[in-house]
Amino acid sequence: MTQDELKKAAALAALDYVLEGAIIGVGTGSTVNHFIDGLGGIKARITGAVSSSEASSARLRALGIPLVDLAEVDELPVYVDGADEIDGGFSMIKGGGGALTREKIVAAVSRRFVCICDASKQVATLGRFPLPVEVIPMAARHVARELAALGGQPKLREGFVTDNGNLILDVHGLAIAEPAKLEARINQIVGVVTNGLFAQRGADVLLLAAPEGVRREQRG
Ligand SMILES: O=C(CO)[C@H](O)[C@H](O)COP(=O)(O)O
Repeated sequence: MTQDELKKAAALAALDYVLEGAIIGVGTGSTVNHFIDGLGGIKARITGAVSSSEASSARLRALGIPLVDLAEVDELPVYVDGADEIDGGFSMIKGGGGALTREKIVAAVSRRFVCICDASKQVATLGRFPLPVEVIPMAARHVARELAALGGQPKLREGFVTDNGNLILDVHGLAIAEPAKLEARINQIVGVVTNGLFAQRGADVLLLAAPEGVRREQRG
């Protein structure tokens, strides 16, 4: 099976978590694109979707799935999204697609985070994938210096602007022994909007696709 076929298998397994009549939180990325396509087939059963990016919104719209503004919603039952890495405690690195801030906001108002991944995303320790940090443009040099002081090697994501009009620094070489602590520490740097560690609010359910099938794991 190709990696994309595995992503699709994980994504379609997540349709089981879509509740009748619900508004569903939708993440961003190539795995989520398969989920959105699957959602299109059952759109009559849902009220709509809160999207985490302009890209996901465009795909949802094209399939005729009603978009709901998060400003109109207090809580979502389920949020479905992918990850760049996930560890045994269900902490994640996200933001490879640059949508980390909106993803974190939608995840924060969701009761259940269902993470959909192919097996290559599961790691013992987070940090091989460079950690994305969204920064206010005028603060980029300052934030880069502070991240270097924390032991990372930040690199500006060239030619990329987030949906919020900001920049991304991809931080290489960070030793992420305590993801929740590092998440909080980086978010304290003036000029950081947020970083791609999802540890304070990690996943609740992991749907991990391997050639043998999709394994369902629940945070213990
Ligand atoms: O965090 C993300 C986007 O900001 C994605 O969930 C993450 O990058 C995984 O992407 P893909 O499903 O394409 O492998």
